[in-house]
Amino acid sequence: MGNLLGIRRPKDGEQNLIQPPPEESAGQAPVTPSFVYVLAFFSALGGFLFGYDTGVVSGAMLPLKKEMNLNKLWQELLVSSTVGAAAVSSLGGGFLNGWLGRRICILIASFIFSIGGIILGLAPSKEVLLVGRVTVGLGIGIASMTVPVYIAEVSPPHQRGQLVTINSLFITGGQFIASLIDGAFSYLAHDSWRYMLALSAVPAVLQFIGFIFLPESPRWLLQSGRTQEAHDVLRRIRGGRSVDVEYESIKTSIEDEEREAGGDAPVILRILRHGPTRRALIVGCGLQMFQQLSGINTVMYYSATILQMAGIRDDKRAIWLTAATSGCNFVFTLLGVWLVDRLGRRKLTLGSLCGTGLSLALLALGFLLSAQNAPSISLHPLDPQNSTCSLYETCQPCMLDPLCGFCYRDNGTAVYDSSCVPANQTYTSLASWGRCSNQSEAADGLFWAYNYCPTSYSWLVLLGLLLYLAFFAPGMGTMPWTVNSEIYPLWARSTGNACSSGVNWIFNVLVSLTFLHVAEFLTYQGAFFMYAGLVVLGLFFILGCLPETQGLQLEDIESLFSGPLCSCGASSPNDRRNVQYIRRGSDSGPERSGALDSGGSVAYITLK
Ligand SMILES: O[C@H]1[C@H](O)[C@@H](O)[C@H](O)[C@@H](O)[C@H]1O
Repeated sequence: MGNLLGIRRPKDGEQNLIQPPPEESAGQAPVTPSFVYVLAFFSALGGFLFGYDTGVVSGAMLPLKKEMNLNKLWQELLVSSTVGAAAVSSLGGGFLNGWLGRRICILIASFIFSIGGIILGLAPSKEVLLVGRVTVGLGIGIASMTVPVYIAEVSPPHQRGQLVTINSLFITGGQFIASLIDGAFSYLAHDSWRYMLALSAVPAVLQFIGFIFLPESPRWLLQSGRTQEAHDVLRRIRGGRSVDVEYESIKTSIEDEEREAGGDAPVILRILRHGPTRRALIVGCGLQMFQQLSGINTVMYYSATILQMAGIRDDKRAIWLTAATSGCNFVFTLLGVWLVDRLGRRKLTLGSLCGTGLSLALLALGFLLSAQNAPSISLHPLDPQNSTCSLYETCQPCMLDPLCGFCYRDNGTAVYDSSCVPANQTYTSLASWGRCSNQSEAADGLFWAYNYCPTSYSWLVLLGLLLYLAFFAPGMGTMPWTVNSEIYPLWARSTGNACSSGVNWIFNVLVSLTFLHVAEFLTYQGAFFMYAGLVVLGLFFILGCLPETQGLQLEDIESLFSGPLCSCGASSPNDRRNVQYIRRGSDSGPERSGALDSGGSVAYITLK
C-alpha cells in the first residue's frame, strides 16, 4: 500500500527509487522522442473513429430516411445501436485488454471498424445497415477504453496528460470531420449516405497497417512476463537512452501491486475489495458519469434544433450548423491539450465544470425568456385529424408536443396568422395538412416550426451554446478519459477503464435518448436547468474526490487513493513532485523535513 504522500512503499534497503531522467537532473527540459508522437497519433486514430462514427449518423440520417423509407423506430435504432454496442464492448474490452494486450486490442478494433465501414457502405437493406452500425459500435467500445490506456503507458510522465488528451482531440476532430463530410456529400442526389458511412474505413485501415508495425505497451509486456521485450520497447520509446532505473521501478511496482492485490478472484472483485482501487474506480466512473450528465450529447446531437430555436430556420442549413457546433467543440478541445500539463487535471476539470454549469444556466435562461415571450396562436383551423394540436393557445406547448408544429407568418418584426397543426410524422419538416404541408422552406413569409418557437432571445441561446462548448470541451470533455487512463495500478487498469468507459456509454445512451422526453415533461429550460443542477453535484464530487495526478509516474498514482474517499482532493501535486525514499532510521543526507506514513514504515524528504 502507498503512503499518504502518494508514493508506493519502497522495499527493504531501497533508496532513491524515483529518479528524475538524466536530462532532468542535469537541469534540462525533458525531451519526448518523436517515436512516442507516432505511437500517440496512430492510436488516437481510434479516437477519431469513435468521433467519426458517432458524429456521421445525424447527417447521414437525412438522405437515409428518404431512400430507405425509415420510420422513427428505425431511425432511433440506427443511432442508438452503435452507442449501445459500444457500451457492451467497452465492458468486455477490459478482459480482452488484460488477456491479449493493448496492441492486439487496437488491431481488433481497427479491423472491426474497417469491416463495419464496408458493411455500411454496401448495405442493401436497413437490416444490414443495423448490423453495420452495431459492428462499428463494437469497435468504438474497445477503442474508447484501450487507446487512452495505451498512450498513457507509453508516454513519459511529464507529457502524459497532453498525449492522452490528444485522443480526446481526435474524438472531437472525428465528429467535426464527420459533419463536414455530411455537408459535402449532402449535395449528391443518391447514395450520399453510403459515402458518408463508408469513409470511416479509410482511417481504420491506416490504423490497422500502422499497428502491425508498432510495439506493445512495455508495462503490459512486463506484467505478462515478457521482460526482455518490455525492456527493449521501453528503450525505444525513451529515445534509446538508458532505462534501467525506470524499468526496475515499473517492475518492482508490478510485483508489489500483485502481492498486495493478490488472489485468484476476478479482477473486478479484487478492485472492489482493495481500498485504493475501489476509490479510484468510484472517481473514474463518477467522472465519466458527470461528463455525460453535463448534457454534452444533447448539445451535439440536437444542436440543429437548438440553433433553429435561435432563429436559423432553413432546414438545409442545419447540417452545416451542426458542423459549426462540432468545430467549436474541436477547437476548444485543443485548448485542453495545451492546458492539461500546465494547469493540471484538477484545476482544469473544476474550472471547466464551473463554466459548463453557468453556460447551461444561461442556455436555460434563453429558453425561459423565449418561452415567456412565445407567440400566441391566432388561427384555429378545423382539424380533420381531431388532434390535440388545435387546443393550444401559445406556441410553447405546441412546440413541446411531438405530434404538433407551429405554422406562422413573419413580416420581420412580428409573428402573425399563427396556428398549431399536426406534423407529418414521417417527415416532420412539414405539417400533415394545411398551408404548411407542402413546403419546407419559407415562402411568402410563411414558416413551419417543428420543435422550436420563433423568438427574439435567440442570441442568448446562441451565446449559451458557444460558452457551453468553450468551457466543456477543454476540461470535462477530455479529463474523464485522461484521468481514467492514469489512476489504476497496472493489474486493475484494463478492468477499471472498461468499467468507467462502460459507465460513459451507458449514460450517453440514457441522456441522449431521454432528452426529447425530458424536454417534453420539463420544457427545454427545465431540462437545461436540470443539467445545470447535475453539474453542481458533479462539482462537489470533483472538488472532494479528484486528486491531482499531473507529473507523477503511473506506478505512484495508486497511493493518492490510500486515504478515505473524497479526502484526496485536498492535496496539491507539487507536494509530491520531488520526493525520494530513504530507509527508516537512515539519517544521512541533505537538510530535510521528514515524516512517517500512516504505517510508520516510510520516511520522506521533500527537496525544495
Ligand atoms: O469526450 C467525448 C467528447 O466530448 C465528445 O464530444 C462526446 O460526444 C463524447 O460523448 C465524449 O465522451
